[in-house]
Amino acid sequence: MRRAWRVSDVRAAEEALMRTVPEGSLMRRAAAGLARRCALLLAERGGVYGSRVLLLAGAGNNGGDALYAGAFLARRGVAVSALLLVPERVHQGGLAALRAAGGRVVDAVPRDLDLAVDGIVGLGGSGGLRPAAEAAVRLLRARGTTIVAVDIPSGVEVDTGGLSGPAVRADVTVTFGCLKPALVVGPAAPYAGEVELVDIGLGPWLRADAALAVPEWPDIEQWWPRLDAASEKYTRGVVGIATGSAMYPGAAVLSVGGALAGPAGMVRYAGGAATQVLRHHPSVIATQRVAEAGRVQAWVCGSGLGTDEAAATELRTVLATSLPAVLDADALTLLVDGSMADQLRGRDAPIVVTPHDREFARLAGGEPGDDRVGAALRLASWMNAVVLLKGDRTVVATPAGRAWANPTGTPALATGGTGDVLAGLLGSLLAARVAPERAAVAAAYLHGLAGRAAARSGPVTAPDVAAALREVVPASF
Ligand SMILES: NC(=O)C1=CN([C@@H]2O[C@H](COP(=O)(O)OP(=O)(O)OC[C@H]3O[C@@H](n4cnc5c(N)ncnc54)[C@H](OP(=O)(O)O)[C@@H]3O)[C@@H](O)[C@H]2O)[C@@H](O)CC1
Ligand SMILES: Nc1ncnc2c1ncn2[C@@H]1O[C@H](COP(=O)(O)OP(=O)(O)O)[C@@H](O)[C@H]1O
Ligand SMILES: [K+]
Repeated sequence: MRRAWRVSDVRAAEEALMRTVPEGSLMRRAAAGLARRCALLLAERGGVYGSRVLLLAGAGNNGGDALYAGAFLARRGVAVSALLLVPERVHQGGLAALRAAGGRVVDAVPRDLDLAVDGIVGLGGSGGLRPAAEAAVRLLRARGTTIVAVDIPSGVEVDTGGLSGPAVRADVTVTFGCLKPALVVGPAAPYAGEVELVDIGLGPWLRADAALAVPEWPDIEQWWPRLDAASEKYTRGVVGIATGSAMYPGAAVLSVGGALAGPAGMVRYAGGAATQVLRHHPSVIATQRVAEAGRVQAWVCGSGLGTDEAAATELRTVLATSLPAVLDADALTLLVDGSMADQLRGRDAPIVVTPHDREFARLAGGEPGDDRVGAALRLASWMNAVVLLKGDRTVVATPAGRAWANPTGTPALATGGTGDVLAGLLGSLLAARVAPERAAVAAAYLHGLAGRAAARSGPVTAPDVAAALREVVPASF
């Protein structure tokens, strides 16, 4: 996994590290890494020598990084110019280095650029781009100039990934020491483009508990249950699916499809869409009611269930078990009036809720807003449940205060029914005794990969995602 730290943690680590190294060496390391990446981009686009680069330099060290990197590039034959956004507060050492290397200061964005470097603001920033910076950035975007952001795309809210005003849309972000939340979560995350992490030696000085984690394939592979000679369907775990209805049979077919791609040994379906489920998935054992379903090790309840009294009874029956449960869609709506609050509070077995933004708003009394991690953590703590908040960068938050941002999402998943597939897979992981936090993180990760795989052969539908899951899940042995 990779991890991201908040500004205050980065600054504390930076201070500790700085006491152990000669003055200026961190900025030199940062600027060298930045210059290397810019040179690579220029080389890919026709050559470093003779190319033209503009530095947008703000008032602080972020501008300093850009100016020192500009000096490196100027020494390699790049024509480097710098637009100083706050000339009276520009980083003096950086400016002197740039000038000594042959770079020059300009008072407007030049034409015919090969690259622009966004050193407007970094860790010190908040509140969106200011007007002069915004005008320069808008012009660069309109001309299609490639933009490399220094540390973070200027204008984003670094700690939350929120956007409170205009921000730089970078093609590449070269970040120093560690990831920051805005690079991996929230509406700001896509603004970073491709993220390159330059090691400046901060690692040992960063606090152990990061703001959030980003899963990688080896995590998912490690968590995925394996089969062996002693495996049999019951020991692998049986997942119960209480979704869909005569009115919405598709939800049942899709969530069962998701569950069948998971590691559980068997799927039991309980609901009003048994005929359709069996037609699509003959290996499933189907009944009409949760109470009649037989033994399972985890339940998925909600999507397409409806919100009438019969649906409420099914949800109550699931909550009365001492089994892990995924609550999605209609099950979340049924929780809103508080009539099941006592049952929820009295429950020892884990619950994972999987809201999209509107469901989140109904549960939490307000939209998640720009601080999606903070919002998900608050709901997780309040409900004492793992929260999987869906979206471009799906967030998983635990009642213990840990948070994850999923990196594999794709807008191709923004189509009806894909959430049902996700809930089914998640239920299968729970039934196979994967801990709820890991099950939620793994399900979101693999769901994203499946969306991408499905998108390779044309427009995506939810059954395509269920089918693609079978290709992307880790090998079971
Ligand atoms: N951490 C590390 O290990 C290392 C960090 N390094 C580098 O240092 C950077 C942090 O530098 P920093 O602290 O000097 O702050 P920085 O981001 O340049 O802001 C400067 C000033 O900008 C202003 N400002 C605020 N918001 C704004 C906005 N929206 N639009 C425009 N301006 C805005 C605000 O001043 P104000 O005008 O509000 O008084 C603020 O004080 C870091 O990102 C990395 O690049 C590396 O060199 C080495 C290792
Ligand atoms: N723009 C997007 N980028 C990435 N993933 C998205 C996007 N929009 C939706 N998704 C994903 O698609 C799924 C949609 O689930 P949901 O809203 O429950 O739909 P449904 O109820 O139709 O199944 C979620 O996993 C969500 O994370
Ligand atoms: K920046």
